[in-house]
Amino acid sequence: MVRVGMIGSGSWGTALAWLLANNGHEVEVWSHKEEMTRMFREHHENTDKLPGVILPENMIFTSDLQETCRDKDILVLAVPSPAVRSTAKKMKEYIRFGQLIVSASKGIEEDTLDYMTDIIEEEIPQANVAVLSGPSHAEEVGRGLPTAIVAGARDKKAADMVQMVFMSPVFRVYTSSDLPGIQMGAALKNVIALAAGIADGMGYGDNTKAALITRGSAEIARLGSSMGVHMETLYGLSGIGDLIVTCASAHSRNRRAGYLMGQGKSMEEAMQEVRQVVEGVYSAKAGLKLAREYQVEMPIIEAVNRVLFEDYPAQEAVKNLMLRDGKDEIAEWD
Ligand SMILES: NC(=O)C1=CN([C@@H]2O[C@H](COP(=O)(O)OP(=O)(O)OC[C@H]3O[C@@H](n4cnc5c(N)ncnc54)[C@H](O)[C@@H]3O)[C@@H](O)[C@H]2O)C=CC1
Ligand SMILES: O=C(CO)COP(=O)(O)O
Repeated sequence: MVRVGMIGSGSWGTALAWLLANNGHEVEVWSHKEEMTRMFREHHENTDKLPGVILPENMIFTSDLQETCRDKDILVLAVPSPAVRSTAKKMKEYIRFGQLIVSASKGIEEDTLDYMTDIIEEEIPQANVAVLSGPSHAEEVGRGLPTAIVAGARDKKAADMVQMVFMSPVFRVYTSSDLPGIQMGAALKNVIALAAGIADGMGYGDNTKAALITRGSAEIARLGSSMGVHMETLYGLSGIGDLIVTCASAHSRNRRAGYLMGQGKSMEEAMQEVRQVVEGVYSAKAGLKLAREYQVEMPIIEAVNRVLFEDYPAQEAVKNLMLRDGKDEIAEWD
C-alpha cells in the first residue's frame, strides 16, 4: 500500500483515484474548488464529470493542497494542461526532495513548447517527475475495462514504482524512458482527433477517418524523427494507440468537439457543449509552432489550426488537403 495524492478531480483524476483505491492504496483527492470537494464528500462520486463511478467511503477529499501533498509517496497531477504550471507553482513549497509526481495531463504549453513533465521539473526542481499516458478513457477505466498504458520516467526506479502502483488485472502498465516521445504523441493525437471529428461532423465516412488517422500519424512521426524521439514510442500505446482511441471512441472529447464544428458550430460553442477539457484546442498552435521550428510538413495540423483560429471553412480545408501536390509514401525506387 502506498499513499497517493490525486491533484485534480475531473474525469481522469476521478477514474485514477478509483483505480488506485481498488489497488489497495490510500488516496486523497484534491479539487481546486470547494464546491467540488463538497460534491465528493456528499456523493463519493463525481456526479458532474464521471457519474456512476463510486469512490470508497474512506477516501479523503479536500481543497487543501498542502494536506494533499504532505506525507504522500506519490502525487498524480491530473489537471487540464493549461492549469499544470499554475498548480505546480502552488505545490512547490509542499514537495520534499525526491517526491514522485506523475503527470497524467496531455498537452504542450503553447508559449514555451514545454511538455507537462518539463513544466513540473521547472516549477518543482526538487521533485522526481514521471508521466502516465496511453489510450485510456476515464469512462472505461472507471468501469474496470482492460486498459494498457505507458509509465515514462528518466529514472528506471521511478518508472518501476509507477508501474507497481497502477498495475492491476484491468490496467496493464509498460515502462519507458522516452518522456518526450510519450508526451508528443499524447498532445498531438488530440489535434488529429479534432480533424477526425470535423470529418465525421461533415458526414464523411470511415475512409476519410482512416486517411486522417494514418496521415496524421505520419505527420507526428515526421516531427518526432526531426526531434529525435523514438519511433517505437510513436507507434506504441501513447502514440498510435491513443490516436486510434481518440479518433474512434464515442467517449472522446476532442473528436466530439470536432464533430460539432464539422456540423457548423464555432470552436467556442463546441467547447461549451462538450463541457470537458478539449486539449487539442490548446495543443494545436504548439503543434504548428513545432512544425515550423523543425521545418516539417504537417498539413493536417495546419488545416486544423486554420479551421479553429481563422474561421477557415472546413470544406475548403479538406479540398486543400486532397488537392496538395501528389506525394510518395515510400520512395526507394531501384
Ligand atoms: N478524461 C480522460 O479520459 C483522460 C484525460 N486525460 C487528461 O487528463 C487531464 C484532465 O482531463 P479530465 O479530467 O478529463 O478533464 P475534465 O474536463 O473531466 O475535468 C477538468 C477538471 O479540471 C478542473 N480545473 C479547471 N481549472 C483548474 C485549475 N486551474 N486547477 C485545477 N483544476 C482545474 C475542472 O474544475 C474540472 O473538474 C487532461 O490533460 C486530459 O487530456 C488523460 C487521459 C484520459
Ligand atoms: O486522452 C484521452 C484518452 O486517452 C482523452 O482525450 P479524448 O477524450 O479527447 O479522447
